[in-house]
Amino acid sequence: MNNLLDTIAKHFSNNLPFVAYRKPNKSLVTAFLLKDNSLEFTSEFTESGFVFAPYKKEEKAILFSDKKALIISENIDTQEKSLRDDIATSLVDSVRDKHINIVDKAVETIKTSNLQKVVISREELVKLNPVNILEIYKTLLSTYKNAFVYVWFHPEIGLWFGATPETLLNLKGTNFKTMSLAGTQVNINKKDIIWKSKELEEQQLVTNFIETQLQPISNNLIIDKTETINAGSLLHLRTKVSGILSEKSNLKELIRALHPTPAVCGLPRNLASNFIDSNEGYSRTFYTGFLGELNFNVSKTAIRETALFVNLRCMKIKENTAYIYVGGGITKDSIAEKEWEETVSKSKTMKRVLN
Ligand SMILES: C=C(O[C@H]1C=CC=C(C(=O)O)[C@@H]1O)C(=O)O
Repeated sequence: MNNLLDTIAKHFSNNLPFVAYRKPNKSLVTAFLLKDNSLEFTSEFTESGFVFAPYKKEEKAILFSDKKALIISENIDTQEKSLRDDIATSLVDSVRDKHINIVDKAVETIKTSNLQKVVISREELVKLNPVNILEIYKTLLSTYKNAFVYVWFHPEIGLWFGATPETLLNLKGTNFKTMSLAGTQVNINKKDIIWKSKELEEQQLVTNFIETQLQPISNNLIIDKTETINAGSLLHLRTKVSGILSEKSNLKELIRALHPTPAVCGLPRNLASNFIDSNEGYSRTFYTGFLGELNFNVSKTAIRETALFVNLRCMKIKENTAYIYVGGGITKDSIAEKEWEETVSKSKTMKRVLN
């Protein structure tokens, strides 16, 4: 029996806000439990607690203040679960056609305008048997060991789960780390992984953007070598980036410089964002936003830490329906059918843990 998991289940049945999360490759699960339903927001990112921020910076970021929450932590060692791959993907043709049409339109726009890359996403609905949030969260913990795995709830906002492979930002004192993550292929356990130029270029665009954005507000910027990483049954290209925040700069500027990266929006940012707004046809809300510890005193030492993750491979659950969010980066070389299949593969990250 896990006290922490039982406590969050009880909190959920009492309809009270909470979050439980585990950082990549760790066993410590931390939960913030709120005593009432009042909603608090942050716009300056100077408070401390847990932040849940939407994709659009004009929409409000929700703060679970550490002053108002009961915070508990527990090591939860889960047996690694092997991934089910026999997931039914019976989607109606109209869902596929709609996605393919938007991707085709994006490729056309890229070829005939200054737009270089745009991330096109969709919302997929899955009907569920009555949900047991503990079972879903436990399965996520044991299935995605190297992801940031969370369950977040507020009665006025909803219930969200995710297992994201992407760090937005880690800031300790003035030292920060971030990453450029893009390019996807299904992991078929091949020894020699070959990336096509489409994926390599797509990811390079993200790295270049991050470098350009961070240069004016940081010192000692270090861009590591690009590597392949595992995210469930998918592989991605990742380049780690680190640096020191310059004296004149602050966390808000760092967040605004990075979010939304071309891994979730596109390039140039304003053109990509306009294309998304006019064409996706649904509201992303918290998908491709970010979440995590904000100026949080993790180890009860003097140093506060910010550890934010991009809200990918996630879903919202409402009245026995899961709303799964998936997207992919489109460049001039994208093939719509392949981009569709990529979103189908990404949707399995969440479908796999549902009953
Ligand atoms: C937008 C998503 O993934 C991003 C992160 C990694 C790889 C991506 C890609 O290959 O397109 C996306 O940029 C998503 O999973 O919904």
